[in-house]
Amino acid sequence: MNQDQLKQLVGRAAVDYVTSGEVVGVGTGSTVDCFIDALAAAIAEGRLTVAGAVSSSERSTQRLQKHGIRVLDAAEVTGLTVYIDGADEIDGQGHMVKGGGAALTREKIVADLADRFVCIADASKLVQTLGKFPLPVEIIPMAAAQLTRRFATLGGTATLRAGVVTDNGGHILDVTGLSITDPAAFEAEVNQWPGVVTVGVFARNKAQVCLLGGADGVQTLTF
Ligand SMILES: O=C[C@H](O)[C@H](O)[C@H](O)COP(=O)(O)O
Repeated sequence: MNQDQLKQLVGRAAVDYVTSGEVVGVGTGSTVDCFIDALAAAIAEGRLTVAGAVSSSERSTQRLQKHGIRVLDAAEVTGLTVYIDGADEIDGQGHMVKGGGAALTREKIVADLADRFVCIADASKLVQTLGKFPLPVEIIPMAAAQLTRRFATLGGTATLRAGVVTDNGGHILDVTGLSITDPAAFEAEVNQWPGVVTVGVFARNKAQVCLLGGADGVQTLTF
C-alpha cells in the first residue's frame, strides 16, 4: 500500500470513533481529508448521523460543507466527545508535532474542547523523539527575528514559511535541529515567549488513541 492508501485506510477506521448523533471535532490535512470523505460516505449510506462538525480550518470547513455536513462555530459547543486529526510526528506516549498545514492554532483550540483526541497517521509518522520534522510555530509577524534568535539558543534554526498566512493572520516559523525530549516542558516554555501564538508541540492536548496505517493494516495505539 502506498502512503495515500494508508491515509484512506486510517481515515475510514476513524469513522468508528464518531458517536452517532453527536458533533465531531475535525482536524486538517491530507489524512483528515480522507476521514471527511469516509465520514460523508458513512452518513450517505445511513450507517451514521452527526449533528455537525467543529472544524479546525477553512480547508476542512469547505470539504465538510461540500459533503453537506453542517459546520458549527467552536463557540456553539461546550465540549466534544472526540476530535480526529492527523500529525506530522507522534511519539510512543501520544505527544505530537503538528502544523505542517499551518492549522495548528485552531487545531489546538478544537482539540482542547474534546474528551478524546484520535490521531490518524501512516506509520512513517511514528518517532522515538519529536523534532525530526521541522517544528511549526505560529507567530505574530513582528516577532519573527526575535523568536528566530530565541530558538537559536535551544540549538534550533528557524525559517519563516514563505508566502504563508494562517487562517488567523499569523505567520509560521519552521524550526529544525531540535530534539524534543520533554514535550510538555518544551510546549509550556515556548508558549509563553512573547510573539508566539501557538507552538506545534501537542503535549497538553496529546492523543489518547492513534490509528496507525502500515503494511499490516491499522494498528491501534492507546496512551
Ligand atoms: O496543520 C496541519 C496539521 O497539523 C496536519 O494535521 C498535519 O500537518 C498532518 O497532515 P497530513 O495528514 O497532510 O500529513
